[in-house]
Amino acid sequence: MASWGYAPHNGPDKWVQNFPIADGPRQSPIDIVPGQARYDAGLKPLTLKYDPGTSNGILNNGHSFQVDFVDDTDRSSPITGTYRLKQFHFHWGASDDRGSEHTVGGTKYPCELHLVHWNTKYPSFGDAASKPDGLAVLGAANPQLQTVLDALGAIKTKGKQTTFPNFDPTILLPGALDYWTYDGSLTTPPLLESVTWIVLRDPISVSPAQMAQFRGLLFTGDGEAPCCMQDNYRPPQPLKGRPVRASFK
Ligand SMILES: COc1ccc([C@H]2OC(=S)NC2=O)c(OC)c1
Ligand SMILES: [Zn+2]
Repeated sequence: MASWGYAPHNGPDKWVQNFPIADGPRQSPIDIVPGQARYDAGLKPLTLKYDPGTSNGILNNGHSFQVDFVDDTDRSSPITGTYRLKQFHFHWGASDDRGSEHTVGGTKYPCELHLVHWNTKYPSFGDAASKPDGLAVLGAANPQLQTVLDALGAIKTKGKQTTFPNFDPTILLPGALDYWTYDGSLTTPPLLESVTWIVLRDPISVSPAQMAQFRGLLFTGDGEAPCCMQDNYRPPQPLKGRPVRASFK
């Protein structure tokens, strides 16, 4: 396929043709079954330290929109090792009954936030993305959104970007940072199996009006036949015997 996407001809079921790792041993997302997660007292509580001064721009990348951060200084460390925030983005559905990538006990949420970090034991994000412990993505269902959504009008089509300064992504997160964690992958091509997943237990509510604002974006660029940006999520993948640990009882 020319380029991957989320349509019937180039969507998640077709990715394995160009990216055989799609059928690999540690693919994401997964369905998290709370009763099968094992409490691990050794798991550290999340300590998130983000510097709003490092937020930079907001971009429609043709698959989602992302807020990029200047990642040349060391200002955030969510889990073991030192991980730097690189960007955050979202996945969502065409209707409120779907859109999250991870599911909890089979429950789908309307959207999922991904806060993408890379392990600074490697020289760059690109290098870390190919290492088994290179990335850490923090997933949360239904975060606080309005300031982000207000910026979407300026990046409606693929390739558009604008400045997005002074943003602290912790306002997107629930009060309690209890989480599940497991070894997984990127959820879009190249599907690299380099992600330590941190999935927060507590969702935060998002309004239908806010979900409609997500769906106002386009996958397509200026001058192309418009295609609404929605259903940009990969469904759960086989666990293949992986343990899922819980930071809480
Ligand atoms: C080149 O950088 C990438 C590429 C793909 C992803 C996908 O993997 C997950 S997770 N969400 C995605 O959209 C990414 O996110 C960290 C970063
Ligand atoms: Zn993502």
